[in-house]
Amino acid sequence: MRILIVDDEQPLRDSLRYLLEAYGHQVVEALDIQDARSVLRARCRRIDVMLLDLFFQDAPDGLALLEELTADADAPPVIVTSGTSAVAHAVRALKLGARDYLTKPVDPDELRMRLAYIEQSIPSTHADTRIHSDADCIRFDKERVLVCRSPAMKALLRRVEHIVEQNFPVLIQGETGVGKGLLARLMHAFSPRAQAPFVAVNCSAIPPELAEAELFGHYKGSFTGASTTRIGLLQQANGGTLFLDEIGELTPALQSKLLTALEDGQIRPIGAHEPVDVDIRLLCATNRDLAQETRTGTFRADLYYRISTVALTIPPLRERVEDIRPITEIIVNELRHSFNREYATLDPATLRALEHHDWPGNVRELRNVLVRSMVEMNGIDLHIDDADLHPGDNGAQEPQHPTRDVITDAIGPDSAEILTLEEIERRYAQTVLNRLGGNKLATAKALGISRGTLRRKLEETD
Ligand SMILES: Nc1ncnc2c1ncn2[C@@H]1O[C@H](COP(=O)(O)OP(=O)(O)OP(=O)(O)O)[C@@H](O)[C@H]1O
Repeated sequence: MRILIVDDEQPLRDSLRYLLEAYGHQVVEALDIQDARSVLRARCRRIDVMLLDLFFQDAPDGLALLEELTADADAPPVIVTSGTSAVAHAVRALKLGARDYLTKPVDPDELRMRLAYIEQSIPSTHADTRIHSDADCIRFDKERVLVCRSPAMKALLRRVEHIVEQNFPVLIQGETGVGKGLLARLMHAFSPRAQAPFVAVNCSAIPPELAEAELFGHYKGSFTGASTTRIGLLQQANGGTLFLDEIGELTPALQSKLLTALEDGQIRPIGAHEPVDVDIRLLCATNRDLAQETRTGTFRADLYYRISTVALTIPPLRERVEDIRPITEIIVNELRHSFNREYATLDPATLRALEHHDWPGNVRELRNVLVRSMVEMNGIDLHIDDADLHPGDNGAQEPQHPTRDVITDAIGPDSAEILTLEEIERRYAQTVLNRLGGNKLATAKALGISRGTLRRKLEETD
């Protein structure tokens, strides 16, 4: 990227230039705000990112420039660098449109990570069809980001890079919440099928008695209750990618029907007289040991060999500690916006605690912990410690469980009153709403319901 450094202190510019060039970027320097304005006006010298120092000795402060830039749709993203870690300044800079805020002296790893994040979000003039496995994170489908800072994830992504173009099935293995679904979406996004549908099916979520009709479709009247014709999920994925999550949950009958479909490139919807051609790339995921299950007879060996032409295993989060910090930053950044808490900051002790936890639920658990602490936070610091990460370890610590804490607030610690479910829901929603400063959108998100449902719940016994 071409990066503009705006700083009036030469030693600082020199050290940043040294770092950025070592990371392969081109550097342009500006000594003050005026200088920066003229570099930005010279559009032929495209600037991808600006590193802006907020305070200059002999010039108006950098906030003025930041304000001007927010009005300009073509302005580059700005990372503010400042000698002060005062939260008020960071908040002001972010409100004025800065993409990020770094305290000086700038931590090289931090800078590299933030730049990699921005780099992935820059719309490229040519469609980026390659996975850059050397980057620390990969942005795709506009809003999705896969962090791959650890050597283990980089090695995995290098393998992925070589197989996304191919058409053979891939089996993605790994513990729950480790990112199998995200990797499947990434593989589709970088495949030649990217413009065609990506159909994700969670095999454990479909009741077995409906699974055949869901997957393969049915014709009107083909069985009692089939009042319309339904196009099955395999056919919906035609031309694109079918992602079968938790494939180990398929019944033996469906395993057999799927195998036939893969071998023939055709499916037979229920009630159909003729088979229908389907062209799909199959990606499957499992957190079970399917190889072992073929030996015990629970999973068909022939189907297993068919779907595991290539098998990828995503390592658990505890084995790639380098990813924890960037994933946390990305999630917190997203939550800041959705919870309308732009000021929320992570304290260093929290980051250390997160890096030391063993994350049995992997990234999903990390996300849940961060959402809970965002809902519960008092003040500006998102503080998470061992007690929050192991809420059940010690009976005495249990009340610190955030959800339980909200329930206690909502219905009182020793309530002997019998409440209706509606009333409990109303009080719970009201308490979360109070804790989120009356922000209905953030409350609805925290509760996993729509704003309309929240409104109805709040009004139910009003
Ligand atoms: N490397 C990563 N970078 C950023 N976010 C990630 C990463 N891996 C997982 N996530 C996020 O973690 C959450 C869980 O990921 P995902 O659903 O893909 O896991 P999974 O392995 O498919 O889970 P399950 O086994 O329960 O189906 C999602 O919100 C996903 O975006």
